[in-house]
Order: sequence, then C-alpha cells, then structure tokens
Amino acid sequence: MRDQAGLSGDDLRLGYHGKRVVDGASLRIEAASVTALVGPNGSGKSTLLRALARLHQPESGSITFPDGGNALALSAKEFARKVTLLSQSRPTPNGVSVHDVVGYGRHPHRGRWRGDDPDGHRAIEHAMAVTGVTAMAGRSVDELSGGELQRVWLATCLAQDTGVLLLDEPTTFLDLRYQIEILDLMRDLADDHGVAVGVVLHDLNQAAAVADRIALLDQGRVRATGAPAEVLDAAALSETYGIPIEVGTDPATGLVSTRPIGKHLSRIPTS
Ligand SMILES: Nc1ncnc2c1ncn2[C@@H]1O[C@H](COP(=O)(O)OP(=O)(O)OP(=O)(O)O)[C@@H](O)[C@H]1O
Repeated sequence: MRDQAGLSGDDLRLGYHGKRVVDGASLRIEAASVTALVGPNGSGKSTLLRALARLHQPESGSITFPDGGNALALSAKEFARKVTLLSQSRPTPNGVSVHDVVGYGRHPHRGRWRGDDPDGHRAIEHAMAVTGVTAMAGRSVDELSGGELQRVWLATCLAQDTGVLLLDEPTTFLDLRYQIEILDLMRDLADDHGVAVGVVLHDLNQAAAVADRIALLDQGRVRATGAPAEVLDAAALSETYGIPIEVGTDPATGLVSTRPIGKHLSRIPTS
C-alpha cells in the first residue's frame, strides 16, 4: 500500500546561471486529482515540474509531502518510490529493448539482488499494456517513432508505480487516439488509484477536459489556480498569451472551451 500521495512546492524560486525564471511559485499536486500546468512558452512550466521532481535545485522555497515530510531530504531511491517525471526529452539508449527500458522504472524497487522485486513483472506487463506497447516489447527503442517512444517512456514511469506522477507535455508526438488514451489514463490513475497527477499541457481544451485544477503560469509566476472554469478566463488568457482568446461552453460536453483568434483562424474551432 502506498503512502498518501501528493506533493507541494511552496514559494519556489528557480533559475539558471543566476537568471530567475520562476519567482515565488506555489503549486499543490493533490492525491486522486489531476492538476494541469498551462501557460506560454518560456513561462516556467517545465522548470517548475523538474524542481518538483528534484531535477532542478531551488534557490529557495520548499517541497513537501502531505504529511509535511521534506521531499528534498529523502535519498534518491526513497524519492523515486514516491515521485516520477515523464520529461520532454530523454536520451534514447541504443540497442535496448522496449521491455528492458520499461523495466528501468523498477529501479527504486530493486534491492541488491536480482529477483527481489516480486511485483516487478506484473508492474512492467501492466505498464506496457495500458500504454499500448506490449506488441513492441522485443523491439529496440532506437527504432521507434516519436510517438511510440513517448509511450514507452510513459510506461517506464508507470512501472515505477509512484503515488505522484508528473508529466511534461505527454501528448506531444502522439496521434489523436493516443492523446485521448493518455488523457483517459491520467484520469483513471487519479480516480481509481489515488495517484496525484501533475501535467503540463499546451492545449487548454484538453486541460479543461482532464484536469480538476489548472495552474496558469505567466512569466515565472502562478497567475491563477483553481477549477478550469475559474482559471480559463478570457481576459486573463488573452493577456497571458498576448492574443485574443474567447472562452465559452462546449455545447456537446458542457465543459469550458477556449478559442484563440487569429487573422484567418477565428472560424476554426480548436480540439
Ligand atoms: N537549461 C537552461 N539554461 C538556461 N535557461 C533555461 C534553461 N532551460 C530553460 N531556460 C529558460 O527558463 C525559462 C523557462 O523555461 P521552461 O522550459 O521552464 O518554460 P516552459 O513554460 O516549460 O516553456 P515551453 O512551453 O516552451 O516548454 C525560459 O526563459 C527558458 O529560456
């Protein structure tokens, strides 16, 4: 049984080589819930997610679990049993099979000896099945398409079986079917397994459809956090993205729906 999932970053200041790119951001990734991070290019979404995954050292601020435990104080292995990140780019190993790459996800559960991860086989098979990569288990990952590879890395994260799952643009490279399957999978993980999902998405309508809460980043600050209908406000979005964005309700779903307006694109609905 997992600990209660969840992760909070509070008042985080993050930068590169002395240049501040996230300034005083706070973000809570709650158990049994999907939190989407949205915002323009360069607003700090990936940096914030990487900091929560301990891949970027904060200049200041704290990262804690729901019981108050300091996430920065755990050993790398203890942390990896609780939190995983699907990042935008990972180096692709040469000549390693899909099955073995998915097996990398089991690293925090393995001890010193082979065979001491009794749940490993089941976790790897399950992760491959739900991401649709079982049929390519024996193929070498360096021969895969961008979308196939993206699903293999997602399977690796799922095999890690953590209570907190952070995903940086997981639908990039994916065709429509797998975009929807991965959004559905996020909801299943939150609803059926209590996972705390934090996900960077560019498509505001996908964010509105999948997320319980949305955090809108603007130039390194969290401009708004809350339910999709609260955060996806036409004036705030238009100012943040620097183009007119209309907000309405999708008559088919009843969900909040956004529509960026371009010179030629005003009549073309987004997804
Ligand atoms: N390795 C790096 N070295 C220096 N600056 C960086 C580095 N990575 C990101 N930055 C800068 O930090 C800022 C925030 O970048 P980040 O990747 O977090 O934004 P983002 O919101 O995820 O953007 P995108 O939507 O384009 O992925 C940007 O100004 C970017 O140029």
